[in-house]
Amino acid sequence: RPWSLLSHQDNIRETYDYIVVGGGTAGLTVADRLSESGRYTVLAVEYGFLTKTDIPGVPNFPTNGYNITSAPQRWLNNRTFPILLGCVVGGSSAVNAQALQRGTTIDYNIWGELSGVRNSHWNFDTIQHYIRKAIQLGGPPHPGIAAAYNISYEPSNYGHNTTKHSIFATYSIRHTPAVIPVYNAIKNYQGVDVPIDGTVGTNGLFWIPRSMDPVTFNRSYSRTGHWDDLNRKNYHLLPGTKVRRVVFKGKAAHGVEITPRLPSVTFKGGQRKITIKARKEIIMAAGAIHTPHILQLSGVGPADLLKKAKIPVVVDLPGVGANLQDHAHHPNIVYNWSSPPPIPATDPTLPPIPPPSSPEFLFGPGLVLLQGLPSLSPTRYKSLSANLSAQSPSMYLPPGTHPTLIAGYAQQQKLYSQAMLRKEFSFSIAAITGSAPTTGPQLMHTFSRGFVSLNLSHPDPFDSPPVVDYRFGSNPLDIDIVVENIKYFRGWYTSPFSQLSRYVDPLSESVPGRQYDTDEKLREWVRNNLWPSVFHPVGTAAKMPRDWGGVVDEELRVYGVKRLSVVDTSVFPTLIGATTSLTVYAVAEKAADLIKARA
Ligand SMILES: Cc1cc2nc3c(=O)[nH]c(=O)nc-3n(C[C@H](O)[C@H](O)[C@H](O)COP(=O)(O)OP(=O)(O)OC[C@H]3O[C@@H](n4cnc5c(N)ncnc54)[C@H](O)[C@@H]3O)c2cc1C
Repeated sequence: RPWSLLSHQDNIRETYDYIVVGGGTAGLTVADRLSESGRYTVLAVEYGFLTKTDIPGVPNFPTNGYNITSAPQRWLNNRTFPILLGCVVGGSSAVNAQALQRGTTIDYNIWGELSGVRNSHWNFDTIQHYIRKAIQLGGPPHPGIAAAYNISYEPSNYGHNTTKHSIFATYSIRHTPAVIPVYNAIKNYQGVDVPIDGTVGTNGLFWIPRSMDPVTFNRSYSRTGHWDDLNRKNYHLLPGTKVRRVVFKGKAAHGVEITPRLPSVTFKGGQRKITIKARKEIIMAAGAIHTPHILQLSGVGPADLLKKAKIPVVVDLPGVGANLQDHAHHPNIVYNWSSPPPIPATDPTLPPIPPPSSPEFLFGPGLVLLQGLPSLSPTRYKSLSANLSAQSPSMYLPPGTHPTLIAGYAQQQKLYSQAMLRKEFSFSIAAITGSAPTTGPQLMHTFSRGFVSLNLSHPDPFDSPPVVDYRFGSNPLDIDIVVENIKYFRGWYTSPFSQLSRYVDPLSESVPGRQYDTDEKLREWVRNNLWPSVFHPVGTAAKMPRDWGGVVDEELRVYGVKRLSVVDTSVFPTLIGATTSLTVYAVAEKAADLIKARA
């Protein structure tokens, strides 16, 4: 093993310059950047083990994932849901579906507006800058496939560093001619734009790359990009180890208390728990579910909650664990072809379709459609926006919510009610395959706000996973918009204005089913079928002003304490209309620069 990979019996240093809590997507990125100059010593502590998950796909649950179940979801007929998160070196980047997408201009500019300062350095342009640092265009589309499938892309929105230590965006070489007629039909449907790709700040119909190695087509993730083969003297990784809490001296984060994951394992000298100190900073990168949980266990969180758990309060920060958001998903809408669209002959000069057992077979061509409300619901989007503007914020947050959180939510409602009027604020993403008339659009922005909290009903909150409550549907506008999405996609398949309807049997809808023929019936179907998460949790240690319920400032430092920062998806104040991994790599790159600048 590389000698910088520690076991519990090794000589772990007593003190490092930086300790990174969580060796996942953001954690390994930051640890790499802080250690690369050789000036600083860095320890990354990861609860998961070092298991290779390089073969693509969404592998290895539950082995490499957490076993957490959500609280019963009151507005979804009390159903509970599994919470999938990577629990392995590489974190969720080691188990995810590898879709690489970024948000639109408005997504990141909203983060700037939610900073409460003029000229925030959190905006679309800065995130684009850091995406170029974080993500290299490893494999552009094959020219023949690009021509046959109308795949265009903007190379200047990626980095072009070809060293092994990078995250690579690679286009699939698995092509399916059946998608071509579907693509051609959809691009002519009402409201559908066709931008060059999804990197330019707008949405529409385009092809996406995956985080894949351009040569082997294996998974490209934070472990391969930011850990493998670095073997730096000043960068230690300790897997299989839980950070129980951050330890404070006064208001300054001083160290972390850690314990081996396996009950039979001890540190040198037979101890089960030790504290490692940080000279400069402790950096939270345990993800949007565990970062707020560890902060709460450390005395950083809502004082009333901490007192109930008998945890001494270091700082009363009501926003820790609040503001939870995730993309939502429901079963595919399903029709049958009346007669499938004619499939064009395959150009014999294109690369052959890879064998099903190969990594490059796994992902199809990656065609997606992302759309805003004016396209999805041309007749209702203005009234939906007016409904949001008219809402009283406290009605949609848990009873007794702290006034700062209500103020922050009011700001989000104000910005969202304006953003909803814009086409490039995506409310749905649909993946398009062409093999059958079916699609499962995901909801990309939500108005409901959930929370992550200590489990007060467990005798020892340190030994229990957190309570995770998405509270999806607590703001009924979310369910209204899912219903609008379903109606839009029904039209996609069956409306006389849609070229797809020539091939689809309109009477064949089996999901949701033709009996769901009113908005009220569709709302009930959604309450019975929707999943409130596609494993993209964000927002639980939000970068917002403290008097808007924020947890970290513009430089990602936790309010009210010293030498403690957060760099993972917890800091996103609001969801982006895209999958989350590419953006968290960029946020981590920016965080590393901020941390180095104050070193
Ligand atoms: C099944 C699945 C599919 C997904 N598909 C996609 C996709 O196709 N495209 C996309 O862009 N995004 C996808 N995502 C989301 C994306 O991967 C995540 O948003 C992103 O990786 C989160 O990064 P993070 O650094 O915030 O957290 P993570 O990468 O989850 O890292 C957190 C790390 O902290 C560790 N940790 C937690 N608690 C402790 C503790 N107490 N002590 C020590 N270590 C701890 C965890 O084990 C983990 O390794 C998917 C996620 C999942 C789970």
